[in-house]
Amino acid sequence: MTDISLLGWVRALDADLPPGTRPGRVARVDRGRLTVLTGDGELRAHPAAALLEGSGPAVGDWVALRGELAVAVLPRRTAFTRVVAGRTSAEQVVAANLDLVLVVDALTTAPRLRRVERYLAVAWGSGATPVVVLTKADLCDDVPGALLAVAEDAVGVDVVAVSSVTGEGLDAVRALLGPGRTAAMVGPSGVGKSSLANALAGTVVAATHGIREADGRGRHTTTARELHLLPGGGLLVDTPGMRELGLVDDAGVDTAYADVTELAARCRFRDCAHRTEPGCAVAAAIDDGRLDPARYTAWRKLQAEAHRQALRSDARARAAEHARVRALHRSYRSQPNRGRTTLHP
Ligand SMILES: Nc1nc2c(ncn2[C@@H]2O[C@H](COP(=O)(O)OP(=O)(O)OP(=O)(O)O)[C@@H](O)[C@H]2O)c(=O)[nH]1
Ligand SMILES: [Zn+2]
Repeated sequence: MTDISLLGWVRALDADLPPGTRPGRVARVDRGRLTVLTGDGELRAHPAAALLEGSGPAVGDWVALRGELAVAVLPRRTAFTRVVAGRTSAEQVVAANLDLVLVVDALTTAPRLRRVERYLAVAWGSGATPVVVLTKADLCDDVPGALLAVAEDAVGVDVVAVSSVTGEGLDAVRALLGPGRTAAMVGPSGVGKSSLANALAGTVVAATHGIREADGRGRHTTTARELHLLPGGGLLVDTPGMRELGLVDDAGVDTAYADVTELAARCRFRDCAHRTEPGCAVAAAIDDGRLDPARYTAWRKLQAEAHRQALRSDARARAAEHARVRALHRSYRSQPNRGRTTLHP
């Protein structure tokens, strides 16, 4: 028996469960089948047909189980989404109900602040709280300096340095996670996400580059699950889809750049372009060194990207709506006696 609260607790869980069902948390989705963690172990389940109309259950979702059938997906607290390519494609939920997003970068170079900011914007957009994890601390001569540089840029975000080799900092990450809390990692390839997952799990749950190179046999096939229960509490979602995420909308940009947004709100003109306008609070902050111009430029770029993305999803939503109506017409035409009266009441 697992205490169900160790699988991550959704406060409204009981209220949301249909009668006669029990809760389970989706650890893995493959070819439509679910691996679900429940109070009495792991089981394989099928999603009910009705659940597949949307994007279907995602890793981290709570589902209501009736036997081996998942009959409902419980309301999500947070969701990491990405846009799926295709004609009428919508957003796909990559991981649900995350509490934390570990924004991972390596200390092998000076902190790449612009990149961290971008990931922070994506993370804030999901509804989860980001934490910056700087890996490979054992390879860095000035860990305090790097921590300070990131902390000064990412105000209000916890920043920790870790080494999967020496174990330094792992306890700090565990403490942030805590029992029943769910985290996922985002960050570019090679920064040490798999190594961190393995170090936190205390066993090989993800293939690292090192291992792959050493035996050359694709140990990545040993990755059994995507939602890992960590010893000492905490859950770690490690899905390939989590790792490289684009910006879906601007929900997180304003939070990641709260300082810049705040300045912009103080410009004399509402539609200030922050170029040559009199009374521009942004320009003033850049002039007297309170705002790094590179940070400002990065904000502009991300805003523009989020805007383009929003236009694209509008277009996608329209296309999906048109396809839905066309399908409706087709199905009415195939029922000659009913279609006409329903379409033209
Ligand atoms: N010295 C040192 N090397 C590390 C550390 N963490 C990871 N590495 C090495 O960095 C390389 C990449 O690590 P991975 O864990 O595979 O990186 P990843 O972020 O999972 O990469 P992808 O799977 O491509 O996303 C491997 O050779 C690791 O052995 C660390 O803390 N210290
Ligand atoms: Zn301005």
